[in-house]
Amino acid sequence: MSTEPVWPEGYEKVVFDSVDSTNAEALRAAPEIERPTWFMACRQEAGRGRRGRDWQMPDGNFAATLAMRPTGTAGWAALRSFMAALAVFETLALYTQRTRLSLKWPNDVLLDGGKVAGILLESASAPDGIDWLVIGIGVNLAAAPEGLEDDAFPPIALGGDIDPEDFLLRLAGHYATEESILEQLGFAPIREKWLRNAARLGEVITARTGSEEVTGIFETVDEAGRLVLATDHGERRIAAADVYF
Ligand SMILES: O=C(O)CCCC[C@@H]1SC[C@@H]2NC(=O)N[C@@H]21
Repeated sequence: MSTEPVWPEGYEKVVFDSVDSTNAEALRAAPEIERPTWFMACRQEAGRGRRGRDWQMPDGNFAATLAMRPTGTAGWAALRSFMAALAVFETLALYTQRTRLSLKWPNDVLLDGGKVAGILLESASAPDGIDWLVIGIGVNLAAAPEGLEDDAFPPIALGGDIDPEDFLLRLAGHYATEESILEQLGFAPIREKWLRNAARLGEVITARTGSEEVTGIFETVDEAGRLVLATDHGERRIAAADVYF
């Protein structure tokens, strides 16, 4: 790698040997933080995933959570899941070929079609928006966890003996760039970049919400981050679901 990355201005970081979950740690610390802060851990004893699932973290993998106090509505804050996915995508692209990587709505990063990274946003609401937001990111740098129930996108590891702190340095830089883009230009360029790297755009996919399964052509992601599917019964815009190919 030619240029040495520098830690982004305005961000803090704290690195732990071991925690229950970096999201849990970030949630505990969030009320006290004065600047956006990354909480990284070399081990997690109780990592958590989306929809109440566990997140397994074999040794050498990456786990970190960014805690921040964003302004704006809850919907606007949630767009950061796309920014986090893009930052992970760009960071992984420093270590492997971009063509091996793709993005799965809303915020998974795939490597050769397997899940290499997962992102979990949690927040606390305030009367006029949200009080704080934490963005938890897990990346299978060294090893893919075994024995998961959901094997539609089998976990896959990047490999290559990458230092998680080095990964954080690069990831934090890419994430800070996405924040500047959101602040200066809004969500449109982020959405476009996300769509350029999306898996299965224009193809038939299935979205499983808590209550139904919707199959249709993956048309786009709208300005609110919703998945837009063209189904036999018309267009559907879906705010939250798990997607299957
Ligand atoms: O289910 C998913 O895809 C989301 C997984 C998110 C895992 C990361 S690891 C760092 C942070 N701490 C947690 O407990 N979870 C997130």
